[in-house]
Amino acid sequence: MVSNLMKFVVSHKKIPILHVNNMCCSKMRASLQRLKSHVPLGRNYSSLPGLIGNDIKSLHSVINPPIAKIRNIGIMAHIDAGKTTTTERILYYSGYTRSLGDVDDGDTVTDFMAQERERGITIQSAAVTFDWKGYRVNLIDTPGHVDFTLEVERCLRVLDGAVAVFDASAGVEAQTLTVWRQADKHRIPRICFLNKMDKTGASFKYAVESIREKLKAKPLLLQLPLGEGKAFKGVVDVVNKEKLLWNPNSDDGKDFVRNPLLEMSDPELLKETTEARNALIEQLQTAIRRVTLAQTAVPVLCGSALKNKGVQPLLDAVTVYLPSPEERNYEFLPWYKGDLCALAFKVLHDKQRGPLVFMRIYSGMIKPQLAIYNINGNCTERISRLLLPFADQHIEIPSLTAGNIALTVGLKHTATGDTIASSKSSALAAARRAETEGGKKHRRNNEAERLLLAGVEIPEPVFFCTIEPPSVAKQPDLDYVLKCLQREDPSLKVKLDADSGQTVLCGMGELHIEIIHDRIKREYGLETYLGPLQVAYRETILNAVRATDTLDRTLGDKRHLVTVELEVKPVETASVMPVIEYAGSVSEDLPTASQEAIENGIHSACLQGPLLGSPVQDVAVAVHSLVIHPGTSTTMISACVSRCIQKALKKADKQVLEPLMKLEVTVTRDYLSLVLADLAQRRGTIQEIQTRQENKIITGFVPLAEIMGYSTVLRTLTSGSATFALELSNYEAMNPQDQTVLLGRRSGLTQVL
Ligand SMILES: Nc1nc2c(ncn2[C@@H]2O[C@H](COP(=O)(O)OP(=O)(O)OP(=O)(O)O)[C@@H](O)[C@H]2O)c(=O)[nH]1
Repeated sequence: MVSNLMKFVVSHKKIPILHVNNMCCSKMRASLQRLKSHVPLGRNYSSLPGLIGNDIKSLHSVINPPIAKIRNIGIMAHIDAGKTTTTERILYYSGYTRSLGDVDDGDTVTDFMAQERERGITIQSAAVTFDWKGYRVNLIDTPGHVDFTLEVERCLRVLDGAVAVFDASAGVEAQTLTVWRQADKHRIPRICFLNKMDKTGASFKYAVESIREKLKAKPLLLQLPLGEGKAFKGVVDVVNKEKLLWNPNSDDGKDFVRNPLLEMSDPELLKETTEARNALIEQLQTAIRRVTLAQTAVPVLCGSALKNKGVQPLLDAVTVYLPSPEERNYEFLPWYKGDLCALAFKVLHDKQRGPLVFMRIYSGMIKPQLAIYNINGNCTERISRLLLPFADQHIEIPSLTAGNIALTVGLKHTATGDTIASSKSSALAAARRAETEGGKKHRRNNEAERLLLAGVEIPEPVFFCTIEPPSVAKQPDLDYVLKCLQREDPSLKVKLDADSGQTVLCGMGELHIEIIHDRIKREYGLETYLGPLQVAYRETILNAVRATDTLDRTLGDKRHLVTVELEVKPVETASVMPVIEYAGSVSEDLPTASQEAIENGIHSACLQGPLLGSPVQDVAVAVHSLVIHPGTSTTMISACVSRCIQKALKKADKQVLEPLMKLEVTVTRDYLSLVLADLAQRRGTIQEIQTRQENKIITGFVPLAEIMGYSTVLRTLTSGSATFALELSNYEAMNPQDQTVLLGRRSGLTQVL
């Protein structure tokens, strides 16, 4: 008994969960205040359910609840909509924490990484597990900043449902649209929570309309607010015709009453509620849950996380309307026939325990000491310990079954996005089933590929800069740190500049690179120096050009001789992957190894264009003839093809393409003209200016090169009253004058992207 109990030790050691960030003004101000006043960061935690006494059986049921009682949900939203505040309330009401954390005081459970506490923003998502009325809820807090969009998308992949949090005074904002589209892509059923109902300017009607218009979703109003702005008191439950009033004298909002609406006391409200209820029932015909799961409509609730109102009904709605893992239709599940299938969706580096891998288990079971097969890495490794991620506490557990989110210790090679099976033979058996059951639909290049679950497109980085260690002797340390960080964050790319020998960091935005730099110092104790931040350009060609090349080299007693004739031509693909065509005479009898060698040569040549050494986009390559002397190695074939393409690209008329960003600025009327004038100077084009209550919303496009450091500029221009969101739109041809200036500036500088 004693030894069994030892297995269920509660770990009180903090494991750093990486977090978020966004330099929004309110949080920056709050964090500065915090730094000045040195607010202590201590938290209280209640003991975990099932761990009291010797009741191992009840602990078992806590660890592996029936799958129908599991809800894997995410919270998604625009920056600052209140995700973290809502999560804090959720943890408090579910009895997990004993005090209410506050983002403005920097003591939330989920945002506990030092950077987050100082900046007041969430960098990467943390999984939080808790129980609510007999349901096991695994909740992923996702970041709102666009630099971490990949993080959001990866988390969506492992969710069964999501809560979209809105600022009720702003409705649908730029980043909400992005994450909503991502959730559409992964077919995630959603509930909307109109937060900040207490805020001046909050408008339930406006926010609902914006959901209808901008998200093209059908809102199902399950609640109506009781007052708005300062007058917000509670909510009306439209389905049950009840008023939910939070006790104004309770400082934590735990105390509230449900009162039926009566004709005598609330005639108007009853009338309004009855109308809304009738509309709801009419509109639906079928059950709310069914339409939510089918994603034909979204239930809408409202509240104020900060003022502790509306969070408990939101949790009820999560358990009632969002699906359990078994209600999600994962086409790959039958292929595994109950064997282990899991997705590693996040890797964290813990100094003491090494890499910690978060996994969503789709089928089968995970145990400590289990050997698992990583399909992406084609390697087998062993899990040493298994933990349940209760925010910054982790309990050690003996097993975890399908539908759950696990935290594993001991996996050294598994990276974010990897698919896990129990063994290579199990993965191969699943791949065979996929082929027979899925037919042509799933036929891809190789068996393993068919099973990869991640399917998250990693966007190309738009920024890069050099990074240097404090001394040459520290270069291996830097290489190691960057390798660890890349396992956690696949959107971070690291390259070596062949000419200067310098290490180059490539990231999704200024903030992304800044955070990486900061983490290298804080988490790994390595001081590094960053070179100036540069924009990642691309190149293309404007006309078709033919070229021929011969490579004739004797190595030892072996002659390698290959002659190729090819043509590069412009096509519109918006991609850096060249379209490859073969003349009939070439493709006939072309051995697979030679074809691979040709394609490797084409891809590597297109990575470095002749103008700036940046990737070449929108090109097709037609291989017209190819003569290979017997015995010529594939490396020589690749080298010859690559050289021939570079020759052709040099001869063509060339064009630099620059990243164009979609920009949304929210500004008060007083500052509108100042912001517009500044954008005009930045080669910006304005698409439209909308009015949202007191504010003007400017949307438009601006080249990335012109918008670096914009947060500081905008803050100065508008005395900190404006906010903005940026997102990569596309790559656009630079005009000839700007291109000449850029090429002049860059001559002498090497670009590695
Ligand atoms: N008035 C009001 N303010 C709120 C409410 N919820 C959150 N806030 C405030 O809004 C700001 C942002 O809240 P967070 O919870 O950090 O928002 P977030 O969505 O997690 O932010 P990111 O992680 O940076 O994307 C903080 O200053 C909160 O105090 C609310 O219901 N009413």
